Amino acid sequence: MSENNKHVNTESANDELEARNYSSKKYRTPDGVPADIVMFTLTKRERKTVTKTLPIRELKVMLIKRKGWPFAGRWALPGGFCQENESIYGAAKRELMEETGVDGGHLEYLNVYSQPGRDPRGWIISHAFFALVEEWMLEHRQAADDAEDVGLFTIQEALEELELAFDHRTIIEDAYRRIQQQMLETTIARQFLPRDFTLSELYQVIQSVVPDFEEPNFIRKITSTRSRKGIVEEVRDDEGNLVSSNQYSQRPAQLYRFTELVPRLSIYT
Ligand SMILES: Nc1ncnc2c1ncn2[C@@H]1O[C@H](COP(=O)(O)OP(=O)(O)OC[C@H]2O[C@@H](O)[C@H](O)[C@@H]2O)[C@@H](O)[C@H]1O
Repeated sequence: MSENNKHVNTESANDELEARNYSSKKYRTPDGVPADIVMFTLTKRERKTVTKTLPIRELKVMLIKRKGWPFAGRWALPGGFCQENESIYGAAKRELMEETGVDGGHLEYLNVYSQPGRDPRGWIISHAFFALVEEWMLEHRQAADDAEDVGLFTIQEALEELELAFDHRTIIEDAYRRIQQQMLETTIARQFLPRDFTLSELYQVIQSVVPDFEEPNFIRKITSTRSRKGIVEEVRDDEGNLVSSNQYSQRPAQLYRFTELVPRLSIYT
C-alpha cells in the first residue's frame, strides 16, 4: 500500500468515527424555517369615460388574515414551513401554487429574516421571496384552511393602515424597494403587460410601481438611445406592416413587444 493510500484510509476511518459520534441534538437548532411570499399584482380597471383612455392600474399586495395564535386576526404574508424533503425555494413554489393555483410565474428570492424574537413560537428563521402574479391568478384562490380572509391591498394600505403579523412590514418594505429598483433596471414590466402594448401603457406600468418616475423623453429614450435600443421592438403583421391599436386612445398608437434582450445598464454610459 502506498503512503498516499494509507493516508486516505486513515482519513476515511476517522470520518466514519466522527460521523458515528456526531449528533446535531447536542446543539440548539432552529425551531422552524418557513418561506414567506410577497405576492404583487397589478390590478387593471377600465375607466368609465366617454373618450378612450388608459385603464387604472394599481400595484397591490396579497395578504391573509391569520386565524390562530400567534397574531390571530392580523394580516400576514402567505407563508408556510419548509419540510425536510424540500428546498426553501421548493417550499415557496408550493406555497405560491397553493395560493394561486398556478405553477410558474416570476418567483424570486428576497432575503432572510432572522431577528431573534421575530416569531414568539421560538427560533424561526424565515426566507422571503417575492412573486409577480396576474390578477386572475388570485381570483381563483380558494381560502385555505388556515386562512380566515384574503385581501389585496395597495402598498400604502399595507404599510400605513394595517397591523401586520411578525416582521412582515419590514419584508414588504424590502420587497417594494426591490421591485421598484427592478422596474427601472430590468424588463420585469413585461410581467404586468400583455405581449403587445403601447409605450403609454409601458410608461403607466412603470409609474404604478415607481410613482415618482418621470421621463419626458420616454418614447425617444426607449426606442433610440444606445443602452436601451433593442429592448422593445415594433409589432408587425405577416406582411411586415406596423401594427397599431386605438384601444386606449383616439388616434391609433404603435404597438410594441419586449425582445429577449437583457439590458445591461452601466452607471458609466
Ligand atoms: N415549528 C414548526 N416547524 C414546522 N412545521 C410547523 C411548525 N409549527 C407548526 N408547523 C406546522 O405548520 C402548520 C402551520 O402552518 P402555517 O399556518 O402555514 O404557518 P404559520 O403559522 O403561518 O407560520 C409561518 C409564519 O411564521 C413566521 O415566522 C413566518 O414569517 C411565516 O409567515 C401547522 O399546522 C403545523 O402543521
